[in-house]
Amino acid sequence: MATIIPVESFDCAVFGGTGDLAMRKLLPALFHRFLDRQFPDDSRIIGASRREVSDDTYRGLAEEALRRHVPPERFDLDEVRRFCAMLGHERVDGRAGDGFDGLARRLQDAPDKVRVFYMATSPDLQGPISRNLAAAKLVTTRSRVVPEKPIGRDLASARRSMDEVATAFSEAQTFRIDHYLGKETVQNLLALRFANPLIERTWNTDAIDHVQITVAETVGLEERGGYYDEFGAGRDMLLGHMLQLLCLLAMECPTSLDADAVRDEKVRILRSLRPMTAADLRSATVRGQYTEGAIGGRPVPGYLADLGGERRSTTETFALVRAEIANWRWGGTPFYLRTGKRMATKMSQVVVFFRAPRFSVFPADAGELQPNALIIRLQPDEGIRLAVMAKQPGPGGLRLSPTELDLSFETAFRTRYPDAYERLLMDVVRGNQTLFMRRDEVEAGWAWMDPILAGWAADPQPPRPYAAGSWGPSASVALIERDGRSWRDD
Ligand SMILES: NC(=O)C1=CN([C@@H]2O[C@H](COP(=O)(O)OP(=O)(O)OC[C@H]3O[C@@H](n4cnc5c(N)ncnc54)[C@H](OP(=O)(O)O)[C@@H]3O)[C@@H](O)[C@H]2O)C=CC1
Ligand SMILES: O=C1O[C@H](COP(=O)(O)O)[C@@H](O)[C@H](O)[C@H]1O
Repeated sequence: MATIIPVESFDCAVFGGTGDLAMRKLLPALFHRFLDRQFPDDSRIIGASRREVSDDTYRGLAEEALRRHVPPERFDLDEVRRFCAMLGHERVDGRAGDGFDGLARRLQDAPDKVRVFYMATSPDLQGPISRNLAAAKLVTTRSRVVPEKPIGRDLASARRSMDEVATAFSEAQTFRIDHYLGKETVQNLLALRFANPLIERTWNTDAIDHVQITVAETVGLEERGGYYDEFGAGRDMLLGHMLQLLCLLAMECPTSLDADAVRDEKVRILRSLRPMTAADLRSATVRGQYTEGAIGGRPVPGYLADLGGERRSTTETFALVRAEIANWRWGGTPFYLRTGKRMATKMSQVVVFFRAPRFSVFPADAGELQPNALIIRLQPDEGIRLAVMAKQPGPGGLRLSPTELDLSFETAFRTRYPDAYERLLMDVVRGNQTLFMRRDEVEAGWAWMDPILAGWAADPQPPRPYAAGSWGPSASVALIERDGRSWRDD
């Protein structure tokens, strides 16, 4: 049974409280934390959006959302109604500034309570909402703001957006969310590396040949075509989630687990990424876009049809980058980052390939010695496997076979894995920024990605097609094979 550390009572205004993210992720996450009694029931959660929705109607919408997104074994109608009694809705236009007085009236009786302003709205509203909150004198010393991704479209616009938020909130009050950091298996990367000397002592280029980081999804655009077509896989996945994974895998051990100690080390990695030249873009990156195909035996349309069929688009739905970290620990060990929509299976995984043995004492007919690999499955089927060579049992000669040491987290821990937003929302309330991105981290990520994205945008060649249900364009296989390596997808 996991230890639940209670947080104090809070007020949380969710801008975009009627939207998809709020209904599908944020309210269910808060409900799970409420069910475990992690926060007192005099906390208040206020949805804020432009539509006219009464408190009762909003509670009804929330109840429906919980019915859909909370597993039946955790859905208890009495508890749901107790949770929903904490909810309300205020009609607010974050851009025009209407309705902030109503929000202020709701919150005025508790000026000393922790106040969370969650921005689950389009990113261009982050500045206006911040300014309007400040003008309505809603920002107290105990207030925190949670800007959702994406932050900007490039380094310059990200800076502008962060500057605007900073007119109302200090850096210490700003919790830039990347939900991958809230995933249990992602946090476990720190435990794996820094609680296990066996692993950490081999965690460098002397022992490690290369690292593969894959985030493959089977979903397509869902209802987010407008957003996705503007951002693409590079900005949507590589920039935030995948660079965060790279940082946790590659960073030095921080001096402590304090937010800034951890984030200092992540920033160092981002700044050590070798900048891509125009020539690298051709040899070290691949963009793709899915065409029609089949997933799980079901035919699915291609990207352009998913977009509505009327638009031409060169947005990438698949991205691969071979990243190199120019530092003492990692020089000579490439990190392959690969992500795509409508891939063969949903799977996020890191595979660390160790170098081949320098010498084999075994005769040629004993079987080929395969290098060790550490396979860290982030989702689904969370767990860690170590590919090793072993003697084939039997009285004959000494024959070797590849086999695996297999640690399934489900069997080892037998506990419910909380959704990433559960952990992150509670961290916001308790004021712990460790799992949130600092401004210089966001900037360093963009600084590395900007030339890649600009090069892709200027490329006259469109993204390479790949059939939905495959592992991406054939060029992604060719890229790694040119390096004498191959993908591990199991
Ligand atoms: N959905 C997801 O899975 C994820 C979303 N995100 C990010 O979260 C944000 C929201 O996404 P999502 O929920 O999908 O978007 P939706 O389009 O589903 O919801 C947008 C919400 O914003 C409200 N809104 C729009 N304009 C205003 C305004 N001027 N003032 C106040 N509220 C407004 C809408 O209500 P109304 O029209 O009534 O005002 C609605 O509640 C985006 O930045 C997205 O990138 C990040 C990760 C995952
Ligand atoms: O932030 C995003 O993440 C999801 C993938 O998240 P996961 O928790 O299901 O792995 C992705 O589908 C979406 O496009 C992106 O905006």
